[in-house]
Amino acid sequence: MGEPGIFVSEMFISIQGESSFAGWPCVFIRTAGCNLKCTYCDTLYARNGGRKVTLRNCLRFVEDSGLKLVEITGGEPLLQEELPRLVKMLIDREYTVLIETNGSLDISPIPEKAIRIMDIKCPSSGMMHKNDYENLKRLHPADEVKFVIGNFEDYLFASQWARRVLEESPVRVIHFSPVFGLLEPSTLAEWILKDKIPVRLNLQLHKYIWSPDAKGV
Ligand SMILES: C[S@@+](CC[C@H](N)C(=O)[O-])C[C@H]1O[C@@H](n2cnc3c(N)ncnc32)[C@H](O)[C@@H]1O
Ligand SMILES: Nc1nc2[nH]cc(C(=O)O)c2c(=O)[nH]1
Ligand code: SF4
Ligand SMILES: [Mg+2]
Repeated sequence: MGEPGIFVSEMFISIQGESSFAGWPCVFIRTAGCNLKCTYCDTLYARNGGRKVTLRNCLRFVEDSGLKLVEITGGEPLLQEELPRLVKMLIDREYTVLIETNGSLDISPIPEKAIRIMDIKCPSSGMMHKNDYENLKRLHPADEVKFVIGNFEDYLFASQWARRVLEESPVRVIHFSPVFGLLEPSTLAEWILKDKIPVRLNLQLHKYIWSPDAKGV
């Protein structure tokens, strides 16, 4: 028992590399543990290990950063029982809180004012069967949906689902992101432009600023 906490792989400050918030200085909390194993995952190290950090110490790290933008990612943040409590603590202190989640778990426990950045997993991830499409009804207008695309089959899947997201959820921002090092951004750009599909091409900015394998950025 003891003080409430979450399992953390790393905490760091960086330039936000993804989503509509790309480019902003951001403080990151990366939780440890994941219920999926995507073929392309660039953060497999966060699936194992981790240390328990009290909510109080998470908050202290965020406060000491001097930044107002916080991202909680993983691993899979929704596996942490105390996540909603941590998010509420941050929201109550007027932080902008982004939660990156894999789309396989019920997102409703996340406090309303947080911004969910939810993946819908495509075929080449090997994890498509884990998508919980009920989450489409649980999204809020400020949330964002992301498809990580490794090949043309993924693109066709993502473009069909992007239309359904726009029809069945209040979300208006949809990202298409190429699997880094596998699908050329220019190829994905061509497909998007040919179909004139209303999505944003999302490149992982931090992998262009620093080494693509660097941890803690
Ligand atoms: C590491 S995951 C952590 C959060 C959560 N588990 C999820 O999958 O959304 C953060 C984001 O990075 C994306 N990602 C992981 N590996 C990637 C890669 N090699 N290229 C592009 N995006 C990647 C994931 O799809 C997800 O959108
Ligand atoms: N700079 C930076 N931006 C990010 N945005 C989402 C990330 C993630 O791993 O979820 C990430 C990350 O790992 N680094
Ligand atoms: S769900 Fe996220 S953290 Fe887990 S394996 Fe997939 S990309 Fe990696
Ligand atoms: Mg990352």
